[in-house]
Amino acid sequence: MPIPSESELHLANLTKSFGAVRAIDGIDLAVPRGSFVALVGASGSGKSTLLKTINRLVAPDDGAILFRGTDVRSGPAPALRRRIGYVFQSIGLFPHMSVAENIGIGPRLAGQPIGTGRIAELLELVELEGGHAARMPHELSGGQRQRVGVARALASDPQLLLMDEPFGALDPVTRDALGRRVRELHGRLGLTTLMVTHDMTEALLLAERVLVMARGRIVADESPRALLAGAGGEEAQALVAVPRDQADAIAELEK
Ligand SMILES: Nc1ncnc2c1ncn2[C@@H]1O[C@H](COP(=O)(O)OP(=O)(O)OP(=O)(O)O)[C@@H](O)[C@H]1O
Repeated sequence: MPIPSESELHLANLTKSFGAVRAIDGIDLAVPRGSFVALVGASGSGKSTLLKTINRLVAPDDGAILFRGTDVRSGPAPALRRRIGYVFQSIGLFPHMSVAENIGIGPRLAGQPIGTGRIAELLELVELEGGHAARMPHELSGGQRQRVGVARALASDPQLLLMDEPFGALDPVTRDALGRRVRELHGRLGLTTLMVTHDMTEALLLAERVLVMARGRIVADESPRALLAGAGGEEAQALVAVPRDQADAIAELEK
């Protein structure tokens, strides 16, 4: 596959097995700079593994990943990870560190600690009051912790943002607000974003491109509009049917 010059990220024949399980099965993917891509699909379809290969938390068995034209394996992993913000599925804040220390951990480990001014700026980006900087993670709500997770991912001024089910444990109102905020930051900071989500509604509303994964492969790659118009095949349409049927059921109640 020719490599489009404007690709932020390019995956070629990416393959990863865990024993007999083929978690990633020969994936080819080009992600243009600035795009917001959602990855959806059943549990175990390979979404998290795909994200983890990009920042080298998982080493593929075969294939290559180019980030801005350079193989991600070509330099030290910490340098790569400073250019890639990662929001983990389970938040993953360090419980014994304050919010400020959690946010600044990446730059500090890289020998370039950030100051209180930058921490305040990052808190403001994710709409948390400056007073939260001194708190410990257990003193925050789940939504606040997740905002800290996003602030931490942004602390090194990344070019690429990887989010693994970032809003999964949140109530629907908080989830919606934080999703919109991340979408706005994506545009404002000029990021390229890949977000794993189980929620097709969230994928359709936040992303401009939706990839459906099944059995380690991308079985559909469509815009939200095309998906809603019936494109993408059986597996994609089964996922789109869920929010559509719910919307229909609610419309019925309103009659
Ligand atoms: N470290 C590992 N060791 C062994 N098997 C693994 C490992 N990581 C993932 N797998 C397996 O690889 C497959 C893909 O897992 P992955 O976590 O990528 O799926 P997923 O689509 O992200 O699932 P979920 O939506 O439940 O998070 C699964 O069968 C999983 O059990």
